[in-house]
Amino acid sequence: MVFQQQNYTNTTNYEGFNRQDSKSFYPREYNSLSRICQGNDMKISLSWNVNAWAKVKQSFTKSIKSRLFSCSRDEAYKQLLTDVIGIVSPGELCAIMGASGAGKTTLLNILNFRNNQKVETKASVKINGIEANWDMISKYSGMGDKMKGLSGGEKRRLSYASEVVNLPPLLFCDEPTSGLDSSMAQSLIESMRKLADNGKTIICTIHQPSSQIFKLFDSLILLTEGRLAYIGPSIGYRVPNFFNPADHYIQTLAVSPKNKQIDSMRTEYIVDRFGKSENYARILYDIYWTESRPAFVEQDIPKYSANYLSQFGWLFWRQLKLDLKNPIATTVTIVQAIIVSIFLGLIFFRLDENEKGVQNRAGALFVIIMQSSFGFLFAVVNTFPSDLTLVYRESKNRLYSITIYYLVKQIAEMPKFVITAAIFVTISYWMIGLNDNFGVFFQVLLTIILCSQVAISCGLLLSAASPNIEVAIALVAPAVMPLLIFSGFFLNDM
Ligand SMILES: Nc1ncnc2c1ncn2[C@@H]1O[C@H](COP(=O)(O)OP(=O)(O)OP(=O)(O)O)[C@@H](O)[C@H]1O
Repeated sequence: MVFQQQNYTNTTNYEGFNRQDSKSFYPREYNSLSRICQGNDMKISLSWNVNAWAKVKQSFTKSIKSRLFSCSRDEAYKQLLTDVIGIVSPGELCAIMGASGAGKTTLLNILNFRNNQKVETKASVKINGIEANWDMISKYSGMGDKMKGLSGGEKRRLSYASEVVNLPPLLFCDEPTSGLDSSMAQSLIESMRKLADNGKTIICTIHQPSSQIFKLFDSLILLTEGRLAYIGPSIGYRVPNFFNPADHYIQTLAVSPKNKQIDSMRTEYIVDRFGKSENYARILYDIYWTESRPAFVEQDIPKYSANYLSQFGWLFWRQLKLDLKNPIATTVTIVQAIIVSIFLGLIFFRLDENEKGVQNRAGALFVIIMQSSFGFLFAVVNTFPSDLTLVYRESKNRLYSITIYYLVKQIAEMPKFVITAAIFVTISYWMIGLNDNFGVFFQVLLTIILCSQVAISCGLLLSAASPNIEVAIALVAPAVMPLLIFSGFFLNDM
């Protein structure tokens, strides 16, 4: 037998067995329930029992057959997870491991209610013995993502930092170390270790951790072909000399297409044997113990970790920094306004005060309005789609409210657009020679600035209603066209 279970017979008193080398794994009676919900320092025990299926594409004839003769569920569904039970306590750092395709990500997604809708589940996930739902999980947890895009290390660490900045009592991480070099991976898991030592409950999937990283974990869940091969302390099994334990477990549980039959027999044997083991019985007992004494789950944690004023302050600061880092966008807007206004001024230069001049004034005013409204509308229409992922993640992590984010966007961009509109109007107004009275000039200036603000709001509305930049830009024309058609139109009796 590849996995030799260590003998725990000296410590199998279920009322208070102990594991000397772990401060957090046993006994749950002391480390879990007694520490739950003390003040704001929320402690979470997560327990579960999960089955999951995915629809598999059938061949045409099979599909017709199953429709006609209502075949059993097994023929149309592949079982991804089978009776996977588990429990993770406060202060525990738990690794989910297994060969590729073993079901790690599927399990993690079901536990944090981010399940792919194509996967059907029959699952019970409980927080401190109370049936959990999406609201509860998102309130108490941080959910680390696989980061894509920029070069690995810093991006991934930033992602991790943004998830843990609020110190959620429950943290899910999907492959937090992949793409990191060994020293970065080590420091990331060490920081998780520290969080766990402060009472947080952390579950993560991990691929091929080094021996040093592996020993930072308290507990281990091993999956093979969607079934539970082991759950328990991370040092529960003997490993051959000079072997990395993680590599050994994964190799032992892997089912290769070449030796599918033999590998499957071996893994089934391991799973069956684990199902009859003392360790499995302990886990069942732990789950039973925790779930039969549901603990009060503190529901009234504040909606946001900072007050509205500081949310506003920090978001404003970030927006300013972003604008300063990217001065080209502002420069282009201002230079464009100068060029268009000079061009307009040259065409309509110093209009005469006669009949033609009146008609040309109407034309010039139309172009001024067009440029200072639709120009700005186009400038802001990509605002939200480009920020969507970041804003969604940050607001979900209770960093700030969407309303404050929107206000900041409006207010931080306002000076830029006010200055641009003012430059445009000043140059074109005096070149065209509309009216030499300064009072009239300021009235026109104020009107145009207000007009540009309305256009910006319309642009932001289109932007917020669009799932991506392409849709946002495509929506501008149908939204603007009716306004253009009605401009300068008077009803007969007016
Ligand atoms: N929506 C789905 N439809 C069909 N099969 C699916 C679906 N989602 C997952 N699977 C299958 O379920 C199994 C487990 O997938 P999962 O992504 O959980 O594995 P994993 O252990 O995380 O693998 P890896 O380490 O390669 O990321 C795989 O065989 C996968 O093909």
